[in-house]
Amino acid sequence: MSKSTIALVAHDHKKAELLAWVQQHMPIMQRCHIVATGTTGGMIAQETGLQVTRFKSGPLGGDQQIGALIAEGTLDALFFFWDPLNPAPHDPDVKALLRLCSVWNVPVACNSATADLVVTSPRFLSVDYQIKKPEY
Ligand SMILES: O=C(CO)COP(=O)(O)O
Repeated sequence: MSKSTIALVAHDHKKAELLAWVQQHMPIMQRCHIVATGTTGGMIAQETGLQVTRFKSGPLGGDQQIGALIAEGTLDALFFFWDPLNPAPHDPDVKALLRLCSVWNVPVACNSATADLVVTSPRFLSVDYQIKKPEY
């Protein structure tokens, strides 16, 4: 069975929280193929040694690159610790990424409490975990 592909993304004020969350779940992270926006991915790779496929930084199109994976059906879950207290210059991209998760029924966790529930779910941990994709 192939590894689940997950995306890790955090805005600047949330990066430390995402890193701590990743470090808490290392055995699960090691079983996943991880993709990430540029700065988030660089930080995670450097601090944890995990292999991370890095896209562009969010404001430069990274959110949209992850959105493309969703539209192509190759992303199994998104962990997006976005910042509710500071405006982002690329807010339309952020919204578009979250929207695509709803369009394609991709699990999306926007805080560590939800992220904990997703990665400890018996379904997520099963070897044949697959999203039920809507048909359009
Ligand atoms: O802005 C982001 C998501 O919207 C994250 O981008 P970086 O990981 O490059 O900081």
